[in-house]
Amino acid sequence: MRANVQQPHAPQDAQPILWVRDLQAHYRTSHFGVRRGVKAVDGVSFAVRRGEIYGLAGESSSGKTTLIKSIAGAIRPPLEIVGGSVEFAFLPGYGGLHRAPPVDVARIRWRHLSYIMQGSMNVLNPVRRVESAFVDFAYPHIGGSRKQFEQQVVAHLARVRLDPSVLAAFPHELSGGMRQRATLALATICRPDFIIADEPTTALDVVVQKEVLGMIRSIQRETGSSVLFVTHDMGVHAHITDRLAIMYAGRLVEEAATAEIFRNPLHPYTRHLISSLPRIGDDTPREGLGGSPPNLADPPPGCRFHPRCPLATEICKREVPAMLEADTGHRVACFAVNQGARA
Ligand SMILES: Nc1ncnc2c1ncn2[C@@H]1O[C@H](COP(=O)(O)OP(=O)(O)OP(=O)(O)O)[C@@H](O)[C@H]1O
Repeated sequence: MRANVQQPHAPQDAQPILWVRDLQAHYRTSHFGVRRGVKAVDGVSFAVRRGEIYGLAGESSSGKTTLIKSIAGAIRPPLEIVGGSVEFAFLPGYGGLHRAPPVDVARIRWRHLSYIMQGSMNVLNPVRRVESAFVDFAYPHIGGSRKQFEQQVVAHLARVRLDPSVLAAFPHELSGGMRQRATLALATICRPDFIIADEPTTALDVVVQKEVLGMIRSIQRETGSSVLFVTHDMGVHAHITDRLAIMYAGRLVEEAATAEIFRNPLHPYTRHLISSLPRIGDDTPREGLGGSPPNLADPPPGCRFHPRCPLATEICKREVPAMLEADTGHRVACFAVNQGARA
């Protein structure tokens, strides 16, 4: 697929709504008396602005889900936050949802922060009708009479082209695309400030995927919500995100406006991701990246990409490259790129 990159929609100078600062989230396990730590997220910093769709890309096991769990406050053993902080503008002062009192978390969920996950079954209870999810999650925030609430739900379902009859259905009675549109309606009906979208279209076929992406885009423009959109699929990022961060082995390696990442990728790993995208009419064989992603229980020292990097030098084996601004709004963590870059 040729990447048809969207022009950024969000204002470039909008204020942040989420700050992630030097976040470290590790899995600590113990098997047969041997303690093991997996450094799944290791020193990640970024900010998401109001009204933008911020993309997070990275291959399997790069730490995307762990990062989302940490941001959403879904911290259960063996996952631990061992350093850094996560702060939403609508819930300041705690350094992470996992540290906030449950009453405050309940207050912001769905109203300020909502989710669209890959398996819509995560949100839609398989043994309850779709209507009950709206009543349980959205009604406490929207209030009013049940009649008014129902009218609002029906009007909102129409935005995602769903018939009111889906409310009486059980999730398994709907197609995957209908379930995902119902989840999208649920996630947006309270007009939340922030939506976490984790591989929301990965399980859908290409036609339905395009339709759901278009709906996410148009509802997001209407509500002005910010979206953290996570997927390994660079084609999807090109289609929907305003800015994009690339994750490799638990760390961010590059961040810029999505159009800039596709036009001018700087990190050798990002270059590989972009150059391996198929292009219509281009039969040139794609060169694979040698080696395999590191084991995060025992990652290589220095830059975690150095064993696979064509530009690696001695310093890359010893020191961790900082994310520096190589150009305005374009950050990259690479010694080869960053000579003379700004902190
Ligand atoms: N419960 C767990 N216990 C120990 N290690 C874990 C656990 N869950 C994930 N990991 C490890 O953490 C690292 C990051 O995994 P994570 O699921 O966050 O990556 P991901 O980028 O979301 O991958 P995918 O796209 O396949 O979901 C991997 O090395 C993984 O093996």
